[in-house]
Amino acid sequence: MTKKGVLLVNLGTPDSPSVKDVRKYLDEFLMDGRVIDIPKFNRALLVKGIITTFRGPKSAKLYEAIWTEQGSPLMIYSLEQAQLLQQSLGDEYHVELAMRYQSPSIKQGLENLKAKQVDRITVIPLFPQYASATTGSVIEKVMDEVKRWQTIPPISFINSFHDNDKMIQVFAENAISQNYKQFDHYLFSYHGVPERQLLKADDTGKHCLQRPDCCDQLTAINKFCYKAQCYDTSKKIAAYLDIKTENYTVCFQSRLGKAEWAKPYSSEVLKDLAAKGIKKVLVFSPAFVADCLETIHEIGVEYDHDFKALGGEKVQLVESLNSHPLFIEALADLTR
Ligand SMILES: C=CC1=C(C)c2cc3[nH]c(cc4nc(cc5[nH]c(cc1n2)c(C)c5CCC(=O)O)C(CCC(=O)O)=C4C)c(C)c3C=C
Ligand SMILES: [Fe+2]
Ligand SMILES: [Fe+2]
Repeated sequence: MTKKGVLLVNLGTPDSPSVKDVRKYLDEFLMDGRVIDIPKFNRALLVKGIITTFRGPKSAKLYEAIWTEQGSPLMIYSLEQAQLLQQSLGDEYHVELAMRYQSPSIKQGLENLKAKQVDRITVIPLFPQYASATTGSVIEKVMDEVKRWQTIPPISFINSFHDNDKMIQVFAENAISQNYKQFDHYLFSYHGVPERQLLKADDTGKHCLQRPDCCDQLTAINKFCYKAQCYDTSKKIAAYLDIKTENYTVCFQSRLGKAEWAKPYSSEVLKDLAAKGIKKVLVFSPAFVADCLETIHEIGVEYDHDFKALGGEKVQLVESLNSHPLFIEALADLTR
């Protein structure tokens, strides 16, 4: 029986939390021209001269704090997702997991699918909202690999799944399990991107960042805009849980460097909420399909610590999609 191939691709994580491995990871990740989109010479100066030197040891400490006996949480959940998807799809399919950076590589994943003689390949970048730095980069890398093949099979790419009903339901159900009604305010905190990248993605040149609320509605003009897709995901989760507009804020975290990134910044929103006397904040992080450094540590540890220092009581993270059976169904639906 011929099989259909599926390549699940997440971002990647260091091989270990050692400074050496974290530097190697940061170097490959941040030298990607879709992640730090400045001329290559300047990017090399910035990444090799400053970021990996100074950020390497700092990031290594953070990774050390979240590392488990089985390894990095992002890797553990990604392997589980691939294994469960394989079970769900059955023998008709062959599922491979790859990481955009470090291992297992996209090249190896594609070679494995080729060795299985699959008659078509579906690539699912594991990022619900499209960004050039993530989904765009995965698509580019896959095309770059297969361009060397003599026979290129039919390949399809999932470009985004920001509005996938099952994905929305898992975030909402996880919040219900965490007794979400006890919280005073809700954040939808997405990984940020530089504003420069939002502007570059606006083909009209007349829409994004022209007004503060430019992308809070998803329309024909901004349908591929990362920020617009983030607002759309948030609205759908809030609607499922009946959270009123005034009780939630969409915001952006994990800024790197001095440039302007997508706003408002999550850390600033938390300061404002503390100043208003808000005590308990529940944080959804729907840019990620699995808990990782940016959810477990940045939200669950750092934001919680900083918010308490400002007089708040707690910041709590809603568990990510991880290996939830409904998310595996969502991946199976996307494949089919
Ligand atoms: C939603 C997906 C992501 C986008 C968009 C994104 C953009 C982006 N990220 C950086 C810099 C860093 N990101 C780091 C970690 C990290 N980023 C994502 C996802 C997106 N990044 C994930 C899933 C992770 C966690 C990986 C893990 O191992 O758990 C890091 C490293 C950690 C740290 O030092 O904070 C950096 C650096 C840039 C510049 C960028 C630009 C568009
Ligand atoms: Fe990132
Ligand atoms: Fe936009």
